[in-house]
Amino acid sequence: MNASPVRAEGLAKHFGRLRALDDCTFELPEGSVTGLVGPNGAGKSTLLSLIAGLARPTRGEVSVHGTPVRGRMHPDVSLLTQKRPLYEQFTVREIMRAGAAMNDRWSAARAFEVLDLLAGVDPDAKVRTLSAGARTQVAIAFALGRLPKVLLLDEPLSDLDPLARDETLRIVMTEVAERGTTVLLSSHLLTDLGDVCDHLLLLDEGRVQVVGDIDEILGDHRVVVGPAEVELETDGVVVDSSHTPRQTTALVRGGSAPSGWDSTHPDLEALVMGYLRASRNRKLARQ
Ligand SMILES: Nc1ncnc2c1ncn2[C@@H]1O[C@H](COP(=O)(O)OP(=O)(O)OP(=O)(O)O)[C@@H](O)[C@H]1O
Repeated sequence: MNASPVRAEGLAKHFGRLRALDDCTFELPEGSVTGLVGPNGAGKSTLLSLIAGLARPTRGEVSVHGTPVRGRMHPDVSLLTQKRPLYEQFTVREIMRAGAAMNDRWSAARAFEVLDLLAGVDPDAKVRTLSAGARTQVAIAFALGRLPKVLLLDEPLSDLDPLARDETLRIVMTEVAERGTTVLLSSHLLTDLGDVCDHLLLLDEGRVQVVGDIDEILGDHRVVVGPAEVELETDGVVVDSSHTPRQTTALVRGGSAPSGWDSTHPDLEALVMGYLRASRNRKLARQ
């Protein structure tokens, strides 16, 4: 059996007393597109940088196709960081030429093929003249020029207008369909995630809350609605609940549908929002 493209076991990263990541264990299946979600500060960027080898774990291990990463950039991994570090004085074409010098495995043809698909990026423009969205697209072309087997994208959609977002997601989907690349993509844009992701990894306060196939996760949760005066009795775990004078609405994980309550499976947005609300309420309760 092939080793999993990304496997984390007991992975932790602490900054002094702050546990940015703690005891994270999961695997990403080959050719999957996983949405990495969680509130601000949940540890998403920290996790991506550990997988890419830009930082060393405090404890535990992450491996890529069976090779432990341990703070060294893995040749099969491309990471698009939130900062999009590109040389300001270079033209786009020069950036792509630099890719050949910086990477053992590099395909200028692939990088330019991606650029061609992204309308509005002039290869002879200097990076400093580009909009934030165009820089993101150049950085994605650069990341794909490395012919990665694992593509890590940290908020790739945040600077993009809806059209550019659509173009970029299409490129990611084509990459997965044609090359079987495994993608881990962090974003706060839940609708876009729902369009492209088949797996979900939800972090909160550095810990994995939910991980797995999205359809299975949604099937394992229910949104139940009942009258405010009746107490919810369930054999599942109540993730989040909210009340109006008339009714109670709750997100429940596992268990059977409570009798006398309306019960439906959530969509991805409702599921993630439920976990985000629960996280915020836990933090407020601690203050
Ligand atoms: N180099 C560092 N030194 C100290 N603390 C850090 C460092 N990098 C991250 N942190 C802290 O670790 C926690 C997790 O940060 P991280 O950037 O991974 O979260 P995130 O989920 O990506 O957040 P966002 O959605 O806002 O981008 C935060 O509390 C952050 O302040």
